[in-house]
Amino acid sequence: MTQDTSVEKRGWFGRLKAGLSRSSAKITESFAGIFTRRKLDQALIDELEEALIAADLGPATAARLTAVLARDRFDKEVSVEEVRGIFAGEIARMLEPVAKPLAIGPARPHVVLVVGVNGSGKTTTIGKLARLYQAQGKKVMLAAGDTFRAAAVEQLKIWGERANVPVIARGEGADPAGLAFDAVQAAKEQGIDLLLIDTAGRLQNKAGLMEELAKILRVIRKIDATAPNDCLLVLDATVGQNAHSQVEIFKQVCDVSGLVLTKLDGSAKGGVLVALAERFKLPVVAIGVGEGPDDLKPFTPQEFARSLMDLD
Ligand SMILES: Nc1nc2c(ncn2[C@@H]2O[C@H](COP(=O)(O)OP(=O)(O)OP(=O)(O)O)[C@@H](O)[C@H]2O)c(=O)[nH]1
Repeated sequence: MTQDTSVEKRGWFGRLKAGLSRSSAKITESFAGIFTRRKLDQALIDELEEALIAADLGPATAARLTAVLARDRFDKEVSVEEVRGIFAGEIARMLEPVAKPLAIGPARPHVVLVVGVNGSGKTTTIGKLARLYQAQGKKVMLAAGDTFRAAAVEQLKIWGERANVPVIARGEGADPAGLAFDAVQAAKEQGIDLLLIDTAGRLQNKAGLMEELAKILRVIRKIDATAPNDCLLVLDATVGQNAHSQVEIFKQVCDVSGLVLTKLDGSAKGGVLVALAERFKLPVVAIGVGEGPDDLKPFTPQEFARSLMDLD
């Protein structure tokens, strides 16, 4: 990331807000359908709770948000704007502990295994992260471990060229573990700070996927017993509640240390991020709100919460 000036911040907030507009419209429209101004009674609380659940925030979060509202405003007149403000404040508080950008530790290279189902946005996320960290002066390398699809390898090479970072790749069908081994070795030799390893995500063959990822882990640990230093799970926000089962499956495969939520711009289900945070307490490393190279940013709870509630 370059200098975090207030102009840039506003620019990103604008993009985030626009990106989350489908999710926020769903919430604000359902709230507006319930009331504009009215005394806060149990019936209103129940209706708001249902609307939050319908917006993918999950029952636990919905109950927590309405409990805060009831604590502060029960039996008092509330406007829909006030409710959105109270919810945004509480969502930001809930998300604060999970907002943790990818931290590059002392290991060289810092090895990051990037996992997730096909099409979730792994390759795009890796390309965007490469740009972000390269702009911070880090030496970055990419490994095209999704050898199952030739197009995935090609796509990663394009991202590598764009960011001007080396890409370790082999032909379609090559052994991903062997490739990962070579990549860690090469990264060590070349004094790379951050090595991002792409993987295939064929969930339709869960046993095969687990075996493949386990082999990658075994092999790279031969070079560095502490690797990988992070295992990032990339989730497509458009899948909504299905993201919960993806987290559960990938947690069995590797020690997931962080989440990246992509395609928040194409989803009306952005609320799922809050439900995932509440349930799994895993760090949200970054979010994606578009296909462009600068459409991935560290996750900022306050901005996310206000955007979700359509507040400035
Ligand atoms: N709108 C939008 N599209 C995105 C975002 N992130 C990724 N995409 C798009 O989603 C599609 C799939 O992304 P990939 O990065 O190829 O996904 P993958 O997980 O690597 O998929 P495989 O290579 O099939 O394993 C591409 O068309 C991306 O441009 C995002 O934040 N917003």
